[in-house]
Amino acid sequence: MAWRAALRSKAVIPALLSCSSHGRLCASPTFITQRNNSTSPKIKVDYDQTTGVAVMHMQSPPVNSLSLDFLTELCISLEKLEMDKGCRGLIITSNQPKVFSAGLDILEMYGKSPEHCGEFWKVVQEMWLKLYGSNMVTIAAINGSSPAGGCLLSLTCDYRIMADNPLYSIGLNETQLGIVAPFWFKETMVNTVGHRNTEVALQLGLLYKPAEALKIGLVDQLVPEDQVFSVATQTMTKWLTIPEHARQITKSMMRNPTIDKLRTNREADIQNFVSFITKESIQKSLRMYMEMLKQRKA
Ligand SMILES: CC/C=C\C/C=C\CCCC/C=C/C(=O)SCCNC(=O)CCNC(=O)[C@H](O)C(C)(C)COP(=O)(O)OP(=O)(O)OC[C@H]1O[C@@H](n2cnc3c(N)ncnc32)[C@H](O)[C@@H]1OP(=O)(O)O
Repeated sequence: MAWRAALRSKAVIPALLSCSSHGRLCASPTFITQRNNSTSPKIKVDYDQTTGVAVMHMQSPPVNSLSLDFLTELCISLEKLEMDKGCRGLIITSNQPKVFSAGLDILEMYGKSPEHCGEFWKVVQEMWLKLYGSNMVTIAAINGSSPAGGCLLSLTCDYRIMADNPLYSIGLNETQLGIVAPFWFKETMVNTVGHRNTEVALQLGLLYKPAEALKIGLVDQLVPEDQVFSVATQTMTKWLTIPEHARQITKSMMRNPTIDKLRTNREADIQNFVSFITKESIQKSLRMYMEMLKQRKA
């Protein structure tokens, strides 16, 4: 709990995010159900000390949306694993049926104060910085749909294995919500699938079926649904045979230019996010998107 408080308090940047400097507070949502803040863990970590591999099971019903609490828990777990020198590999997967992660929790960005949005964005950045820069071998075992922030989460990993189920999709679909993937989302995608694929995917907010995702390199391997985890484990074993130091330096060399760009621009990036997301027009787009999700269900 002390960890959580510390992380939370570090996440607030009062000078940047005062209400008066932005001159607005988002309207309160009237129709959107606020979920109870459950105290049960949103992430379960199984760490096998004999293999040095940890498995992170995301277990936040209904769709593993990346809320402030979820991301805080994720960052704390990552920090602990990263500090344990015996832990060399991490597999991330979902315990929720049909969904890997629904991406950022829209309720953290809708009808919230600028301070809250800033605190939220800081922990989104933190998650990305920790995972994209991790010394561990990281593998995403994608056993369900993975839009937007869910796709980003898997893109931070070193290798992506997805269930070959045409009902699932993956991609950075932000423009479909009327919002814009920030530069570090975009660069993570460019670093994976190249500039042209990213430009088309991001402008159109494309969600790819597994076969299409494989074709552009958004995922590395498709396997039958019931084999996602076992193949992830076998793949991890292979990756862990590579001399650790050489692999880690290579990973840093590939990723550090993007990581450094965010590290040196964190506060400006938060300010950008807050002023963008609290705009009335953007709030309206988020509301319409949430309504669309509910109508689709009905
Ligand atoms: C200039 C630029 C400067 C700065 C940057 C500025 C901008 C900001 C960038 C922000 C980047 C944002 C990234 C994101 O991740 S936004 C989130 C995008 N996510 C989605 O689009 C996914 C939406 N969800 C779905 O498509 C489906 O839910 C999914 C995942 C396919 C699962 O489908 P299904 O199993 O049928 O489940 P339901 O749709 O019925 O959903 C169940 C329940 O969950 C609610 N829900 C779904 N997704 C979210 C979410 N992301 N956040 C919050 N809540 C979510 C859904 O409404 C249902 O709720 P209910 O109350 O009806 O049960």
